[in-house]
Amino acid sequence: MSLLQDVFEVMFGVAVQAVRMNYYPPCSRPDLVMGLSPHSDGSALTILQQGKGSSVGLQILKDNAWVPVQPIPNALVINIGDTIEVLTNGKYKSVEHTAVTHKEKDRLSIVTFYAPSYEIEIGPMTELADDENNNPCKYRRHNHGEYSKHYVTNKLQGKKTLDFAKILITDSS
Ligand SMILES: O=C(O)CCC(=O)C(=O)O
Ligand SMILES: [Fe+2]
Repeated sequence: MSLLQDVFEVMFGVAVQAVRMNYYPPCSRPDLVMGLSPHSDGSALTILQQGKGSSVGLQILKDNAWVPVQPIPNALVINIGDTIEVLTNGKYKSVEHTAVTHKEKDRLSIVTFYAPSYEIEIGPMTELADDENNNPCKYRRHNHGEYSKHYVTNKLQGKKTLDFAKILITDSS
């Protein structure tokens, strides 16, 4: 698939938008109780709003370390999801994140997932997957609806669900 403009028209001309609200009550043993298991989102973009006065709960994985995302009043957090990782052949990576609980404070997050419609066939854009420039295609073309089904029927486990679309690259040398 080529031409950035066309790709975005095809991918998101008709899109699916879903909203999830997460409520994390105070928890006396945050060291033992996970808020939400580590995962990347199966969407293209995720827009996350944290309730006023919420505790710090969202953490993202950066350089193998969990980094807390401080809630900023009236600010939205925008995360890249698996669709963008596949489209860009891994140039933009979906962010692995988790939510932790807090001893005294509760927390509310309102999350909007923006994704292609389920009929869409998705794979890396040709400009970004090109064997000649030593940039092999890392993801197979697949149906987004099938990926979504795979995503919701498997447990959240880091970025494991993306293995569904990954092409195993073996070193033939
Ligand atoms: O509550 C949060 O900050 C994270 C929520 C989240 O990652 C999700 O709903 O996918
Ligand atoms: Fe998430």
